[in-house]
Amino acid sequence: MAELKTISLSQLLEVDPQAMKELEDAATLQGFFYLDLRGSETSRTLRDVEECVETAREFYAMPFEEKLGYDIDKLGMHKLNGYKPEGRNAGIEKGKQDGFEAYLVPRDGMCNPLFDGGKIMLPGPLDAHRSLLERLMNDLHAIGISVLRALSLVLRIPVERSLEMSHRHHCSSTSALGVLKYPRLWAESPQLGHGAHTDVGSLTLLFCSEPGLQLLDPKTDQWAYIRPKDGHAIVNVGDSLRFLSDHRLRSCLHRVVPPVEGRITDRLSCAYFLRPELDAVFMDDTGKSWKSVDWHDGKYKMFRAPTEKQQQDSVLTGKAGFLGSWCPDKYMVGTRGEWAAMALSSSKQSEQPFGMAILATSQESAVPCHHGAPAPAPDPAAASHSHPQQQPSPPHPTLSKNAQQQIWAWSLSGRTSNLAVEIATAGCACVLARLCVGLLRARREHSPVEMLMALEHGSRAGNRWG
Ligand SMILES: O=C(O)CCC(=O)C(=O)O
Ligand SMILES: [Fe+2]
Repeated sequence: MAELKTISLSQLLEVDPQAMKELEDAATLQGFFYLDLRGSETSRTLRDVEECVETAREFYAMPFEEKLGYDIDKLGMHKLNGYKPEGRNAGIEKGKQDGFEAYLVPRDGMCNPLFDGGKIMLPGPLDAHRSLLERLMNDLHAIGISVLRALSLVLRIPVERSLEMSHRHHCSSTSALGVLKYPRLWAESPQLGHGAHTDVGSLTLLFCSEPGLQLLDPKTDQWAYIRPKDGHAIVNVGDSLRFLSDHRLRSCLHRVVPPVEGRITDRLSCAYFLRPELDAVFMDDTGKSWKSVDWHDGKYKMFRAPTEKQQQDSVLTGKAGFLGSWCPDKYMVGTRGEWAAMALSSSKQSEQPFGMAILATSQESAVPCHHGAPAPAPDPAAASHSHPQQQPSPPHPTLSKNAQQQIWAWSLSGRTSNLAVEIATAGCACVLARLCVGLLRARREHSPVEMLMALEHGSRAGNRWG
């Protein structure tokens, strides 16, 4: 399980030295962190995220042909507006395409006027909630800009080159709000997950209540699940911010894969992709100069490319020849207990039963999770001028002794069965090795020289060959 730092937005807004240091560490070493939004200023945003996800559910329930009427690859030049069906991109396993649907709503045309002053078209369910989407995008944009401001400060970037200067409020950008749906997140599904990638933009603020998201943790060089956390955004640095910060910030590899045990149906995630102005210029890892919009378009082209082409390039994952494909068995050992704990807390958060036997037996013994909705709030855009009141931290879900023992036993049984397989494999390898040595000996004994010697010396050599 990934260990990510938790940083409080209200402490960042107060330029709290400890929070600033934690932000610097998280963004430079891991590129991922939790952003605690449980202050009064951001309670509206958290509620809006939930409403946005419900709205997306209505959209996804529409007939496929109707959804395809908003095909993202046909509606605009930059793949920023519209519907992406399952299977357009390469998936997490060789030979499988991706397993998620997505609807993307661009910031330009919603919060910023388009060049012709018009607004973008939206499908019925989303159009009915246009003002919600507009407000949510404005709020998440403002939160993202606050994080950029804190990063500029902590990295001591001069004001004229500050990170915010490449994300000016009224300038066109590829920023967008996305709602993703993973209908069948399990190993046997013919289309599966979200392939390994680094994000193209500056910051991604992700909200989800189901597990499945993994990062390739730079601390351990292992894939690790990121536990969803109530009231928190999972934030990650994208390529553009890495480049704009002279490569000091890390854009970390991540992907969405099935759970260790069981199946997840209809996993929904909501992401705000904060991206630089179209004309912002930066240098990639090879020293090549890019306009932000061209880097964006190039990356999306690579998402759609066949696996062989993806593999030759470094655009998708930052590492040429590396696709970060999913290898389920490798990550089973040692993660079972952790997974059970995560699934337990996530099923408590969403109040949905999780399809695992262990949970059925331990559910009644777990302490219920806090669902605190803080008081209604003023506009978060003005948050930087106010001094938020610190809410007492809600209690985290804790496991009873009984549940802990079950999880320990679950983990132990996984390790034991694996040990048995390892011993059996070692035994087979020994037998094989002995067989080979035996064959070699026999071959040596039957070598032509020895045969000649045996013939020459007849009975003196013994009657080895009769
Ligand atoms: O759905 C998720 O949890 C992650 C999505 C993601 O990584 C992306 O859209 O860039
Ligand atoms: Fe991503």
